[in-house]
Amino acid sequence: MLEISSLVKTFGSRRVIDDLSLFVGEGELVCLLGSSGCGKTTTLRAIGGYLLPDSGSIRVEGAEISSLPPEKRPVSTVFQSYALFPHMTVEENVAYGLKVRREPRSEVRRRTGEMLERVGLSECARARIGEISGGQQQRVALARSLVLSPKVLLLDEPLSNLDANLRVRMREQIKDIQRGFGVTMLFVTHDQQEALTLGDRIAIIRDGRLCQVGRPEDVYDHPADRFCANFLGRVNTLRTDRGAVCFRPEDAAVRDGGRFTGSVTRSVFLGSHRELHIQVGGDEVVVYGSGERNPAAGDAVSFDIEKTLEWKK
Ligand SMILES: Nc1ncnc2c1ncn2[C@@H]1O[C@H](COP(=O)(O)OP(=O)(O)OP(=O)(O)O)[C@@H](O)[C@H]1O
Repeated sequence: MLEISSLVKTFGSRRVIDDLSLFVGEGELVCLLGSSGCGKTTTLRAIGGYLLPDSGSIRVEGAEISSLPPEKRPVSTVFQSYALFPHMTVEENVAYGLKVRREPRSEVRRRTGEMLERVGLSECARARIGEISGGQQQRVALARSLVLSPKVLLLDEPLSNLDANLRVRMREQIKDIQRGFGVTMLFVTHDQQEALTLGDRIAIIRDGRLCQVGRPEDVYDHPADRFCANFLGRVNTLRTDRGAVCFRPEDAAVRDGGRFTGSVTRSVFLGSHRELHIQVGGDEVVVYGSGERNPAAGDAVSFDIEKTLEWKK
């Protein structure tokens, strides 16, 4: 559906997008994940038509769109700020794009009403943007883009203005909406949990280059390199008599008589589990303890590593 090939963008002497190629299949949700300043927004702006890349191609359903202005591209963008019109009602915001396209008035009314219904906003159709919650505003922003039936929907950190609980709920709603509409989505985020839970696939970007693309489970369990391994979650490195081993905290089990023994330096209760920092020789590792065991700082504990983490590079 969306195919980006060898995209390059430089600002001054800096290559902000460096030979980036990415494919998003029809109805697929791909999360573009990377830390601040790595080129995520620049990539989205190039696809949306708000910025001209130096070279490379952007195709939707096989057709090159690079030379089209934003409004002629079969893509729509949901911005971080939502960019809603505060003086308009929810309904007017959703209808806006259809009116700009000069759709017949009856058609605008029908499609707007249908869209508000589908995203659960009918009841606040007449409310002004300032009168609805952050989560509702988020849905208005989505509805406003979806009503235009784009082939590809681009989302730039759309949940970053919401509090932690709402973010989690909105993730589920976005996933439901995406499945319900079967829309192809490229979702930009710097949040690992968001990418892991939302994406059919994740594309990890670093300094304008993709370092790994794959299903969340595959990328998490089989990272391409140390950077990807660390970026998706905590990695412990423990030197043993057979060389260093790397593992994630959840892949070790605290048990009596375990192969490794160390002294707890920190024991942090996190509700669902306890995070134990354990000094083993010259290395400090973090493992998750179960609810029944409550070791405190200074206690000796044993554990086994049940799964190790390896990468090729
Ligand atoms: N118009 C511009 N002119 C010059 N430099 C720019 C411009 N737009 C972006 N940059 C630079 O390009 C780099 C990548 O920016 P970009 O906004 O794509 O990063 P990002 O990954 O989206 O980061 P964030 O998560 O912080 O939004 C940054 O160093 C930024 O300062």
